[in-house]
Amino acid sequence: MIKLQQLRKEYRSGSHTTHALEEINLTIAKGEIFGIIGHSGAGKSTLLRSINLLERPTEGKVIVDGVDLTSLSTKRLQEQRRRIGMIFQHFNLLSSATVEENIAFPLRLAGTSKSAVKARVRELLNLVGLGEQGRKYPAQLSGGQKQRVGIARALATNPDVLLCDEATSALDPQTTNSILALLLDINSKLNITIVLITHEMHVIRSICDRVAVIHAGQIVEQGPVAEVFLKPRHGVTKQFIEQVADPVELDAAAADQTDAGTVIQINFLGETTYDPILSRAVQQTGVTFSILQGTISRMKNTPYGQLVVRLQGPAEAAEQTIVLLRESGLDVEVYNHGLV
Ligand SMILES: Nc1ncnc2c1ncn2[C@@H]1O[C@H](COP(=O)(O)OP(=O)(O)OP(=O)(O)O)[C@@H](O)[C@H]1O
Repeated sequence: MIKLQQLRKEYRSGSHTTHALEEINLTIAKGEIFGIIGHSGAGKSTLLRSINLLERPTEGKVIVDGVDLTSLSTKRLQEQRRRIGMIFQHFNLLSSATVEENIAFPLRLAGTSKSAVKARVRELLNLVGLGEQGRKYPAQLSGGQKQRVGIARALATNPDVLLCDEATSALDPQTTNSILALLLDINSKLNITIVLITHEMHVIRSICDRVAVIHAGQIVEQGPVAEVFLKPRHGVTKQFIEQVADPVELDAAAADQTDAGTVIQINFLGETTYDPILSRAVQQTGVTFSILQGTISRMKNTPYGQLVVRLQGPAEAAEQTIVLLRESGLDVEVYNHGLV
């Protein structure tokens, strides 16, 4: 478990002070994928790099598995850092070393024997899907392959935590998805805690369990991704969600029909997305419905969706249908009450 308590970070240069982090309190559970999202300059990198003390906070505690890293001697801190791997936007590979040598590097530093290094490197190459690329140099690899080397190197010493610093920001969308799939796979196989920073909501929606939104050095919102995603409170969160929102745009012609009934939007989340709740409700109340718009998407493993329908029938029956839908746990917004 990672606990950041009352973290503050100031950068001073001459008479100027930048307050990069203010009163950060975060708890990240073992085995979860935790995303931190924010605009440029919000403090994401400073926050991530505080977790392994690449940035030493001005105030506050960084507790990883019960150990307060801020209180350790240099030697003890080095030992603890082996339990925290890190990957970077621009991969940070040694260009004059082969893929195998890059992955072996942290093992050599840790004094691992030659034969154990060889076996471990083979294992890691297979884990990240680079079985045949070990003798190549970074310049001979694609961006996605370079990031796979970065991931293998970060995992070499079997860390409990993997920090990802904008790990997919330099990659195209397809390669981004393959790296996200790899991180998800590693998280479930190794139960490693993953903390990532990004400015892309797509990354958060695809693989994170929980998210914190950082703005001007402060956490302005945090919670399970589905909760934050479907009920954002802060303006910055809303901006990020717009990046990936499936716009619910009504077909104007359909919405304008003269026999307009009650137009409602039903928001689904989780397994109820696939339940026949609407058809059960209309059977009970006797209204008919026509579909105006609908989408289903996924947040990590959670399905969610929206359906816009027009209910037609007596007004009380339409009202009763809405009550039944809400009683079944669905979120219903009423667009208009037209003539029935
Ligand atoms: N070494 C430094 N010295 C002085 N100021 C710094 C230093 N590193 C970061 N800052 C400042 O701290 C603030 C937070 O920077 P940080 O790099 O953490 O933001 P970020 O959200 O990661 O941004 P980006 O997405 O652009 O990398 C910014 O105002 C930045 O200019």
